[in-house]
Amino acid sequence: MSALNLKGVGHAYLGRTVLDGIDLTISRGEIMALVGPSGCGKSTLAHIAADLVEANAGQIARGYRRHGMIFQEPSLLPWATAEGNIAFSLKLAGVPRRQRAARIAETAERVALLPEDLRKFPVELSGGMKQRVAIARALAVQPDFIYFDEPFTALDVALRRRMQDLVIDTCAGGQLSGLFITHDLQEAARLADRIAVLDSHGRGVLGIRPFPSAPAERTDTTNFEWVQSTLGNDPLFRHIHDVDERQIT
Ligand SMILES: Nc1ncnc2c1ncn2[C@@H]1O[C@H](COP(=O)(O)OP(=O)(O)OP(=O)(O)O)[C@@H](O)[C@H]1O
Repeated sequence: MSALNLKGVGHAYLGRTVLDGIDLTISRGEIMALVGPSGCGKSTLAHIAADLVEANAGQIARGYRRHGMIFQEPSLLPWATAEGNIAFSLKLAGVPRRQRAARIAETAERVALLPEDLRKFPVELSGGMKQRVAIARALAVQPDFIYFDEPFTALDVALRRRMQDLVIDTCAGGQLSGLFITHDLQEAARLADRIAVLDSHGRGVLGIRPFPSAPAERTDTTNFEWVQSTLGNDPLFRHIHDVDERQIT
């Protein structure tokens, strides 16, 4: 069974159709990038797939055990410390109290959060630190699938790259699958195994392209060349830049 299988998924907000006839399959161990013009329904699709929003049509089959979510906004609980935020997600996931401290320490180390960072409240943390906490919170529950919704868009270039490296390392073992929404083809080329393009009006997946090798094996040069050649030669990707979001909403 695949990690995620969407068939004929459709959705409308207040009677306005935003998604229609979406078919998408993500294999186990695969990261699928999802791109498309602004407002075409990418976040809605991720929310439906993650069971946060109920689709109006279609079938969703989830072959994963447990998912995590990382959004552009870290959305931390303001009244809890970084540690408390991670602990809260562990509690929700049913992880016994006696195991939580070890899980927090282990995931904090993976995202390079120091013990003193863990004692701080969100208001005391920089944007990058908050996002690390959000990533740690998602990883701590040991998901086998992660929904990424433009998680690094607000970060500066250096931090963004470090966070991307973290995703590449985390996914390299093949134990994790995910859907990675991004506006940035270069980011997709760094992280994903395949890339899907959503129609500007959410009327189907226009096409899917595989990347030539596993993310950890690709270099900046090969990624850059892929983006240049794709933008120049592949009509599928021209679509993203040709659409003005005002035509959609
Ligand atoms: N809760 C909601 N109620 C009503 N309309 C909504 C709601 N959420 C999203 N929409 C509308 O649905 C459409 C798709 O929105 P969505 O956020 O899924 O697109 P997106 O492709 O993720 O956009 P972006 O790339 O700009 O983040 C947009 O027209 C948006 O205005």
